[in-house]
Amino acid sequence: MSLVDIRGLGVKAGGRQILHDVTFRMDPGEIVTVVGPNGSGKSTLLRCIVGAVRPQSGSVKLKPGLRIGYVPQKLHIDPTLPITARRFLGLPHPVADDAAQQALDASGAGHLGGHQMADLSGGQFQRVLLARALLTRPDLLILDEATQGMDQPGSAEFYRQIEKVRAELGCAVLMVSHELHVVMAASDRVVCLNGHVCCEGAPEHVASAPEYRALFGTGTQGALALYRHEHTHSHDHDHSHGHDHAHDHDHGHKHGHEHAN
Ligand SMILES: Nc1ncnc2c1ncn2[C@@H]1O[C@H](COP(=O)(O)OP(=O)(O)OP(=O)(O)O)[C@@H](O)[C@H]1O
Repeated sequence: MSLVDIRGLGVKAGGRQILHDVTFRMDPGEIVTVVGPNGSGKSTLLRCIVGAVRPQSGSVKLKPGLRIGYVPQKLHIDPTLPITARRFLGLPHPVADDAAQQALDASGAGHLGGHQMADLSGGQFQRVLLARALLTRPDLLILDEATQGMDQPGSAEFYRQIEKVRAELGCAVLMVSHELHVVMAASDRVVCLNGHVCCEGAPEHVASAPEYRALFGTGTQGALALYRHEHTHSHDHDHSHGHDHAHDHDHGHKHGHEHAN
């Protein structure tokens, strides 16, 4: 059974039709990225899934008992408030030490538990937010532009972590991003949204679709090459996670042969 089954979704807000006739499905374990220009309704679609927005038309069906983990775009924490990453994970609900450590480990933040939240870099901070979203052992992880403010290598590194999370925990992942060229290698499927679904499919298919090019142009090949190049070599210099290689077979077919020069 699908995790999410949305049909004919229509959302109006502020007298405007924000989404119309959106049909969207997510299956267990897949990584889906929603791309689209500013104001195209990406966040609204996610908010319909988490139940924060009520559609005017269509249906949103979630698998009964579906557990969702949510990583927001940004979370503001008062920089004068002293709080470690470990304590942050225990808010508002206390978490056992081993569960907290497991979530941090899975997020590539295993060493950050004792660090002050205010001292973390953008990428480290988002990893702690990711750890918090994993505490509920979600079937579906939702990320709303979780790499905003990171540079491209930082974003690419973050998305690689998301792939590891999927491989280790088996959850499906739904993300919104402006950076198709950075996320596409980490995605099984890309949905291009502009009030409605313009085009969708495998990342390469969407990147070359006329609808996508009309919205985003074609000037992203360099960044895509950068991502692939780094991805192919990432395991060579990352010795901190002994389990990396166990999952190479899951994704090797996607990346192993794609050396960019
Ligand atoms: N509650 C609301 N009331 C009025 N307008 C709204 C409301 N929620 C969203 N909108 C408008 O709907 C449009 C789509 O918003 P949404 O946040 O879903 O877009 P987005 O694709 O996520 O944009 P961005 O890339 O800028 O984050 C925007 O023009 C926004 O101003």
